[in-house]
Amino acid sequence: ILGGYEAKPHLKPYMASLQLDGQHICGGFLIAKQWVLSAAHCTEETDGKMFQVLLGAHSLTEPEPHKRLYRVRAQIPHPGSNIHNNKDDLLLLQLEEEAELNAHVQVLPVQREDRDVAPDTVCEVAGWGTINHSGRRPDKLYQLERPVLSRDVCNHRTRHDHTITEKMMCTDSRRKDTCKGDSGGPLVCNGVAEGVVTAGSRVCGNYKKPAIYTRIAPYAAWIDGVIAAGDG
Ligand SMILES: NCc1cccc(Nc2n[nH]c3ncnc(Nc4cccc(O)c4)c23)c1
Repeated sequence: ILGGYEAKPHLKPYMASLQLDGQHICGGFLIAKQWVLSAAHCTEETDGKMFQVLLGAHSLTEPEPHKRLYRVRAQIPHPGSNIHNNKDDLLLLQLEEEAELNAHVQVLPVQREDRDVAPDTVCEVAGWGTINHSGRRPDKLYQLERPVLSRDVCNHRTRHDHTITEKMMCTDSRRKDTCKGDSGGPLVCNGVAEGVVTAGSRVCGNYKKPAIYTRIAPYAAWIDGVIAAGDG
């Protein structure tokens, strides 16, 4: 998160850190007791290794009550996701067991009504992604409030040049923006997850490249189908 600030500890109890060998790779969030939603692109540099999911954390390294690392039983990228574009950039992770819910571990409701969030709505995004252009990685969770940018502005040829589909949304990226390691985290508007951070052009903090999110509502049926099948 560039230009943001340290979150108040454990006020975002749905936040997940997707880790490999103890290192934070991507964000994610708890959408059901045994399921975390993140971004499919997060599996690009994992060469087949399974993530572990850290729940209940504020600091990535310090001991904290209710902080727990979960093994993952299954990682299910959306079938339409691919390395060439940002389409369908969603990843469902089934935990080895149901997460123990408590003050620091809670499920975040997701938007199921497929209607655009009004431009200028102020939403919030959080993550353990880099906090400066040199790639400094924070130990604590950071957050940022950002206004939603209309798809028309985001699709302008000097911005994302008509690559933003109706299944994506944007927020202003002037100085304050998502960055490396924030992918997979939720964009929360009025207490509901409306989007999932996608890296897009990977540029951070440049107003010409607004932050891009995969909208969740268009994928509600896919998410429900995977969870129903996975819960057997
Ligand atoms: N703002 C959109 C966004 C959301 C999520 C991730 C991203 N960026 C990145 N995702 N993956 C990356 N691998 C290497 N470098 C990256 N960006 C980077 C790193 C240092 C300085 C800088 O100005 C930009 C990214 C960008």
